[in-house]
Amino acid sequence: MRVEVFEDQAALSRATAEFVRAAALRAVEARGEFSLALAGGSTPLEAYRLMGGDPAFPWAQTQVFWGDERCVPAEHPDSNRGAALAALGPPQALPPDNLHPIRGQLAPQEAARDYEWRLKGYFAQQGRPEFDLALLGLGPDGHVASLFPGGHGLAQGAAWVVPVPAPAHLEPSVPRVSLSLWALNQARQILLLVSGAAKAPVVARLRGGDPQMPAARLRPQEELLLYLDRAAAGD
Ligand SMILES: O=C1O[C@H](COP(=O)(O)O)[C@@H](O)[C@H](O)[C@H]1O
Repeated sequence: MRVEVFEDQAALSRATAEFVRAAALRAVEARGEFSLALAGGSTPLEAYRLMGGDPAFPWAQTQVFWGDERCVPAEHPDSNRGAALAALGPPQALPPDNLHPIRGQLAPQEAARDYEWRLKGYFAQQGRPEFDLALLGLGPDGHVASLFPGGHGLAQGAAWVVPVPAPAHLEPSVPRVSLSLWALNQARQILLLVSGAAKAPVVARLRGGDPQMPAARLRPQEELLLYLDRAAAGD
């Protein structure tokens, strides 16, 4: 795992937006297209704002997916899809057909089946969800996407996407839909973003390799990066 520490959340967001743009340009040059799985939650939103306003970002060649969703309508303040799209801004250069949201308005089982079916269509040639890049946040309990410690989606199995019952230990306590750990690990690169002093204890556990934490079990195909601000790094 490559770790980089930035001065503050603003610097972390700038570095993230630059990293994603570079990954996108590389993928487009190599394969003609860039497949990106977005993180939910609040940490990546400033980076999304920067990416959305970046004239050099190859949006027309970018296919946008999500790592997880809360089962609420897209207009709900807890919707990962709604928050990310609001931050990216009007999708000037992003054709609507390039958006592949998890349909959080559906019941979890149905939304998981629907998303897995669409992913299997998009990645039909590869036979696995080989995202060029998956962005992830880190929860205070070590969860990534909606994969909670000891919860659904962690076992080695056939599912690409899993329905997840509402977590009782954190907000928003609503059912979720998530890529499985196996599916996340098919990505070429994973960039894990963590900001703020409240996350310093969980970051320390992650860096210590605590196997109880889903985040400690990320093994993408090419590279795992951890971007922290100084507060999250415990500096
Ligand atoms: O519930 C979730 O939490 C994590 C972490 O969110 P953050 O607000 O602390 O950055 C997020 O990565 C995940 O997508 C989301 O559903």
